Amino acid sequence: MMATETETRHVVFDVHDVTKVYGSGPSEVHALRGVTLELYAGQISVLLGPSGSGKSTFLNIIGGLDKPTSGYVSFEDQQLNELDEAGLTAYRRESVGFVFQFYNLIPSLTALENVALVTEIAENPMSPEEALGIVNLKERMDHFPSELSGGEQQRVAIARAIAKRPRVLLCDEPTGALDSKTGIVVIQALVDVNEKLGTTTALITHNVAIRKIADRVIHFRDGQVQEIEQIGEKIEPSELRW
Ligand SMILES: Nc1ncnc2c1ncn2[C@@H]1O[C@H](COP(=O)(O)OP(=O)(O)OP(=O)(O)O)[C@@H](O)[C@H]1O
Repeated sequence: MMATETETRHVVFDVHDVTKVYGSGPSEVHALRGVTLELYAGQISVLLGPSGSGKSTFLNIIGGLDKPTSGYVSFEDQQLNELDEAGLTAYRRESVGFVFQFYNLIPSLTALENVALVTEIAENPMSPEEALGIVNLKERMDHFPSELSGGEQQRVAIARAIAKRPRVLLCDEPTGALDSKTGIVVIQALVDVNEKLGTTTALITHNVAIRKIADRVIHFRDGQVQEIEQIGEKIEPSELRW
């Protein structure tokens, strides 16, 4: 069945009239200028827009890494605005997986050990082997980051992000440092995670081709949502070309 905007969906994030101002006086930057948006359970949303349009600021706010200047964000039935630093830390630790452009793996630990660092402190984690299996890297789990390609390292980072079974996965330019062939393998890993675990996923990219794997595309411009595009027929990552 094709998803439509009017269909009743479980709202994971309810973002209402969010603004973000960095700095003050003449150096003031209005990074977000009234963003109102819902993100739905189990969907992949791709965030597109020119550099400086507010995508990372938006992702950081819904991920509890930053706070809005005004407006509110709720995650499920929790108001993120009402959380203090300890509450936000608990929210990030329990509910959010982050994937960034750079992988931030610990060089002296194997792929398995990098993932295990997270599973050791999470409440209901999967095993590191299972997490690496979902991103199709089980056979390389005893390798060190320096022995892995960029795409493989990014897949370890994805395994690390999902091993605690987060409700949401937030990805800021996960393929930004990769060539197209490797980037497609990483996108495949994110789609596999979404299909196998139902993780609600938001993905920032500069690559318009990638939008075709999404359920919805959120177009940012000048700190606002310019357009929300519903993708009727998603394509497989293997069909992507750029
Ligand atoms: N910590 C900060 N202090 C001051 N200004 C900031 C800060 N973070 C972001 N900005 C500014 O806010 C605006 C929005 O930035 P943001 O990183 O959200 O955009 P973006 O769409 O993610 O851009 P890009 O695609 O280049 O990553 C930019 O003008 C940026 O310079």
